[in-house]
Amino acid sequence: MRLGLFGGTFDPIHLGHLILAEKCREACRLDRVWFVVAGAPPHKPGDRTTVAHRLEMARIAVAGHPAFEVSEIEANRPGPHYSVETLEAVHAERPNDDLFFLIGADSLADLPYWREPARIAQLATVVVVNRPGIDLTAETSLPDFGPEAKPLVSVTIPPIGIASHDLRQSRADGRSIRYQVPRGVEAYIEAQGLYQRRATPQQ
Ligand SMILES: Nc1ncnc2c1ncn2[C@@H]1O[C@H](COP(=O)(O)OP(=O)(O)OP(=O)(O)O)[C@@H](O)[C@H]1O
Ligand SMILES: O=C(O)c1ccc[n+]([C@@H]2O[C@H](COP(=O)([O-])O)[C@@H](O)[C@H]2O)c1
Repeated sequence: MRLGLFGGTFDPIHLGHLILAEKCREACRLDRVWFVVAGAPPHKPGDRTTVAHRLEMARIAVAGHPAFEVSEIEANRPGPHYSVETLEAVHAERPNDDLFFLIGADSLADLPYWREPARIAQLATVVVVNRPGIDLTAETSLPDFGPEAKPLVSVTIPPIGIASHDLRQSRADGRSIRYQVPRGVEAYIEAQGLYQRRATPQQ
């Protein structure tokens, strides 16, 4: 099958992620898209919302989509998690599947500095999606991973100016995040009290 892997910290998952995945599913005729929730992203150390919360929000967000599912492949392994290792593991388990690795334009800019980027581009077709503020038209912004690499695919979506860090900041400031995350995710965030500013301890 044609299997899309979409990795992210998803802290929290938002409509930008969902629109990216849906547009890639359609453009690349993917049978399934796995939302691979990063347990311990190599580049984002420090305090994170627990992986249990991030998995649950992702599950709420994809519920009801027949082709979307949440993968615990990284969440359940001790980190840090490198995408090349995740792709190697999926390839070893499903050697006949055609793998697609979905990323936003900001991640593509970082990809050359990831662990074994050329191997990533051999194991999967890298599918890059535009993101506001990142210029993909410059020749230099498209990395070349050598002759063994599968050609990069570019998918254009309506630019979505939503980012998880803005949502976390909005919550901390007491501002609304409605319509930027699915309603069920918003309700979960409220019920669990996520991203609220901690009361500063009295001196
Ligand atoms: N609005 C968006 N448009 C296009 N791609 C996006 C968008 N938001 C996230 N992505 C892509 O989704 C993947 C996972 O993103 P991630 O979970 O880090 O969300 P984020 O919004 O970038 O988070 P943060 O603001 O905390 O860095 C990355 O490849 C990223 O480029
Ligand atoms: O493998 C790496 O070296 C690597 C370095 C940075 C990011 N990644 C992956 O890229 C995906 C998107 O990361 P992020 O921070 O935008 O959520 C997520 O699956 C990360 O695990 C992977």
